[in-house]
Amino acid sequence: MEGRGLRGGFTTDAPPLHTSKPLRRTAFNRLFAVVYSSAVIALLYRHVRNLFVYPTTSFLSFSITLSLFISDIVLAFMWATAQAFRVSPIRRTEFPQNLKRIVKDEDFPGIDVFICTADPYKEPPINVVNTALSLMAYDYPADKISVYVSDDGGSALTLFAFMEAAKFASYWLPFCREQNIMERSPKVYFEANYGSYTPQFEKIKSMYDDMKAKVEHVVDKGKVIDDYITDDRRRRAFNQWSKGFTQMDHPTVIQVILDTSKDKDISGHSLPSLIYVSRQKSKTSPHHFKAGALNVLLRVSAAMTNAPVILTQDCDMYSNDPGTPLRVLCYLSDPEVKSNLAFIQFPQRYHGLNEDDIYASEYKRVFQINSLGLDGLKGPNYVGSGCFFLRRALFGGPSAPVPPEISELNPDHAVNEPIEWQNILALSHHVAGCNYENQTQWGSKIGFRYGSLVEDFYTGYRLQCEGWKSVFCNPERAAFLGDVPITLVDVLSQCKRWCIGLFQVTFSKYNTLIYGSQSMGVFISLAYSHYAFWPIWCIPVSVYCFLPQLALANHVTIFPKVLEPWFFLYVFLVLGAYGQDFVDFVLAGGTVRRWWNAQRLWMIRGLTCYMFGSVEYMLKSAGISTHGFSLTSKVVDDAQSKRYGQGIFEFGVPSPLFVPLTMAAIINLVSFMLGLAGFLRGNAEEGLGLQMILTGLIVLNCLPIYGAIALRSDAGKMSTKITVISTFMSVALYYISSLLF
Ligand SMILES: O=c1ccn([C@@H]2O[C@H](COP(=O)(O)OP(=O)(O)O[C@H]3O[C@H](CO)[C@@H](O)[C@H](O)[C@H]3O)[C@@H](O)[C@H]2O)c(=O)[nH]1
Ligand SMILES: [Mn+2]
Repeated sequence: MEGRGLRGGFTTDAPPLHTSKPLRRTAFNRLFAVVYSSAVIALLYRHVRNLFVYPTTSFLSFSITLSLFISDIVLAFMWATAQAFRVSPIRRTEFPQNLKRIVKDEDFPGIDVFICTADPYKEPPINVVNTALSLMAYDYPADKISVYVSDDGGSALTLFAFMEAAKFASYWLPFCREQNIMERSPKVYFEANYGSYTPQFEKIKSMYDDMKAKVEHVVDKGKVIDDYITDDRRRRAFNQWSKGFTQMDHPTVIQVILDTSKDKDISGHSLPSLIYVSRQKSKTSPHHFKAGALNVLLRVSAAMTNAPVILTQDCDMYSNDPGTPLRVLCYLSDPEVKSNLAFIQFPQRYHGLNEDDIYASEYKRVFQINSLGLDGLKGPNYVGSGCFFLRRALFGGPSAPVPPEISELNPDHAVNEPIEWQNILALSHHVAGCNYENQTQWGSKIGFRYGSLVEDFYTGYRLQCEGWKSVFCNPERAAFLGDVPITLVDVLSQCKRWCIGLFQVTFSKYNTLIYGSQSMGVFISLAYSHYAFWPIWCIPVSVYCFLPQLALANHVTIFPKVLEPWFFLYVFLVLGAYGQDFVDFVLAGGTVRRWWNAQRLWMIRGLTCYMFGSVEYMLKSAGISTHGFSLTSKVVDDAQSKRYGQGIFEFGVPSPLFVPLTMAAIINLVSFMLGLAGFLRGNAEEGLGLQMILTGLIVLNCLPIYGAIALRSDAGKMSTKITVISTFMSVALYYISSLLF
């Protein structure tokens, strides 16, 4: 497609830097949306008629119809908001090979890379340094890259790991350049090239192994042992961990580990700057989790380098392609795109997924499919990692700048002194202090926004409300790869945190439907609302997992009879929604089994994290509990990892999250058996047909749960406690339903 902003570069005859074209299926999707919405309206009409026009005989049937009505309204709402992703999806392509003809190397902008870590025991320092090394080794002028590490764990172990990594970097970066390798995370490179026997390979590998051994040794010991404190500089650095220094209460530690103006690698090239920052913490000041950490980095980096471009990165998301910054430049070099561009988002993609991605950790719909849809509106939402920001965008709207309280933090302030200059270090410490933000606009109008556990979603949303746009960059080869949680409880706890965070946005004055539509337009606000209301999926999922089954067990018909006209409406609605989802998934490169697992996880989330997240949010609003950011563990237990590799569900811990899920599994199985027995005896009504089909499908989805309850003996099976509680509660539910029906 030719048109506005589609040709990058400054003159029309310059080669293109990027193009975009609409997805081919858009016309069909729009047409389908019209047809499908008629069907949705017909269904809702049926419910309304049953509720109000034909006054029903009993309170019970009224309640059943009302539950179904509410569930279907929620489903209809989620369906309608999801159409925003389908109105005008686009796919972009970049041509970094044309870049050098348009932009000279010396005009490349500086990039400040932010890496967040928060706990050396949940996020092993050796992995964090691997991430950092992969980014330091970008194919980009090293003197334009500065890597800032935020350590919310306040751990000397992490600082030690980075000191060792800096030494290793001076060998690793030239090695990457000479060998022109793609995997610039040493860990990944050595795993991928296991058994290569060139002398150079052996040498660099043994250096890596030495570093790794030292770092892991220190982590095992829990402190940096004296043998490793080899010089005064190190001694001074580690002396900052004085008595009384704890993770939640300690002064700022800022350590310049590499300074590009001085430090060279073994081949004489500059090394990127590397700065360790552990912001001040105090039990009496809120620290705002990751958003707070990012804002400190935003200020410290402003004091030290103030690069116009910022890359935010989770500690487990390493670079998988050294050419990524050049792709970004394809957009940044296009003045038309750049004028109101806030960020360029790459999808979160993962390594180490098992073959069928049993926990649907890929979130293909969220990270890949929907982002194409958003890209055709105002651009994708920010997903926390793999995102290149223009620093300016974090300081007010495109035409309404909000200047920071001190001019040194201004996005256009030029830093002319070396990083380690006394004044600069003093300023950096000052702006990393835990009281610095008091009475300022940080977190409300400036920087990453506070108030939600999904600071990424919230910040991106607020920026788009201010009038900024974003670009979705989705190259064939993943730009970044991250870790996934490998136990079900971790998967669901992460999702629960997201749900709480999303509701914090929904029930704020920045509600995506009201505030969003006023500031951004209808479609994009619907798209944001689809996410903001994500947890309400727990309503229809729970209703459809319990109500029809209890009714079935009591021989009560709640759906249309098989082959009557309304029956076909149900069939169309279900097949239409699942079918379209399936097509999207497979066209985005997914396999049939992964799709099956994704729809299963949707059901599981509906019964667990969506529900618990909503309840926890309400308890918090009522002042009964508080929310924390429970880190996703990146440490792997060998037995768990083996089971994950084999595609076996991991329950293990007796988490309350598993109770409704296990209950649903039990109730569906029992009701299905009862229903089947009725059919076999020949005394079942044909009105129960749809309920049987639904129950049967849920039983299929629950197969791994039956295995975990009854057939397994490994440590990942369902704990007996959960099985007993769930069985007891299921029996109680049957008993109550038999009284009501
Ligand atoms: O107080 C905190 C808490 C977390 N983090 C860092 O935040 C990142 C994300 O934490 P993680 O436990 O990995 O959460 P996930 O749910 O896996 O992360 C997703 O969801 C988060 C929002 O909930 C986003 O911030 C992330 O970018 C996104 O990948 C990690 O690098 C942490 O070190 C901090 O720096 N400080
Ligand atoms: Mn993570």
